Amino acid sequence: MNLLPILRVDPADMPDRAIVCGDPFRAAAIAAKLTDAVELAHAREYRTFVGTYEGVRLAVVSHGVGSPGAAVCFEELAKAGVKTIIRVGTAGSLSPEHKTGSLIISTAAVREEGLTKQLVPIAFPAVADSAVTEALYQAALESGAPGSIGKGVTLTMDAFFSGVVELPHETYRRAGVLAVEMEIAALYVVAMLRGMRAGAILALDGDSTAVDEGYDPHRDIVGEAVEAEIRAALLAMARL
Ligand SMILES: O=P(O)(O)O[C@H]1O[C@H](CO)[C@@H](O)[C@H]1O
Ligand SMILES: O=c1cc[nH]c(=O)[nH]1
Repeated sequence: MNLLPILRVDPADMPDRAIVCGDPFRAAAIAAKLTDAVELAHAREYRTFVGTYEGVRLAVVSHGVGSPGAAVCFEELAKAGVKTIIRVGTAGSLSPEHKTGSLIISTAAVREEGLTKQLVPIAFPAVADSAVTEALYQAALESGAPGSIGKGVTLTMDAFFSGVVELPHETYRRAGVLAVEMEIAALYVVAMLRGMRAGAILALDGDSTAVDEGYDPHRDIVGEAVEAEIRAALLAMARL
C-alpha cells in the first residue's frame, strides 16, 4: 500500500471525482450527505472521505486556506487518478448585484496569488472546464440558495486582511470580477497542467472590502448559502 505522502490516502481507494473545500468541518458535512461515507485519512488540514451520491462514487477532501497548501492537495488528487474536481468554497463579494447569501460559479480566476507563477508563466489563463461550469450553474439555479446566482470571473488572492499595501479588489471590481477567495486559480492551473477538469462554486459571506472591519462567515444566511452550494455541487457531480 503506497500512501500519497501528504494526503496519506491509498490511491487505489480514490474514485475519479472529488469535491474539495477549504474547511475540514465542511468536508465532513458534505460527506454526511453521502451513502456509505468512510473517512480515509486526516493528515494536517487534509481530511479525505469517500462515499456515494445518487449512485456516483466520489471523494470529499479539505484543502485548507491558501493556494500553496491547496495545490499540494490538487496535485496529489491528480496522482491518485482523480479526473474531475469541484471546489465548494466561500468568498467575499466584489459585485453590488450579488450580496451575502448569493452563489457564484467561477468561470475563470485572476491569478493574484503567488503559487501559480512558480508553475507556469503569468500569461497562461486559469480557466474552469465548461461542462463542469454549466452543470454547476444549472444545479445552483435549482439549489434554493437564499440569494442570487451569478457566473463569471473571480479573484484569487494570498492576502486576506490588508497590510499597508492597498489590495487590488477595487480595480478588479471595476473590471467586472464578481468575488474574491484564495484557491481557485491554483485549482484551475493545476487541473489544466495535470489533465483534470475543474469548476468552483462559492457562497458569498460578505462584502470583500469590509473584512478588515469585521468578517463573520458564521451568520445563518451564509450557512444556508453553503448548504445550497453543497446541494448544487453534489447534483452537478452526479450529472457530469
Ligand atoms: O471557505 P473556503 O473554502 O475555505 O474558502 C475561503 O475561505 C477561506 C478564508 O476564510 C479561504 O480558504 C477562502 O478561499
Ligand atoms: O477570501 C475570502 C473568503 C471569504 N470572504 C472573503 O471576503 N474573502
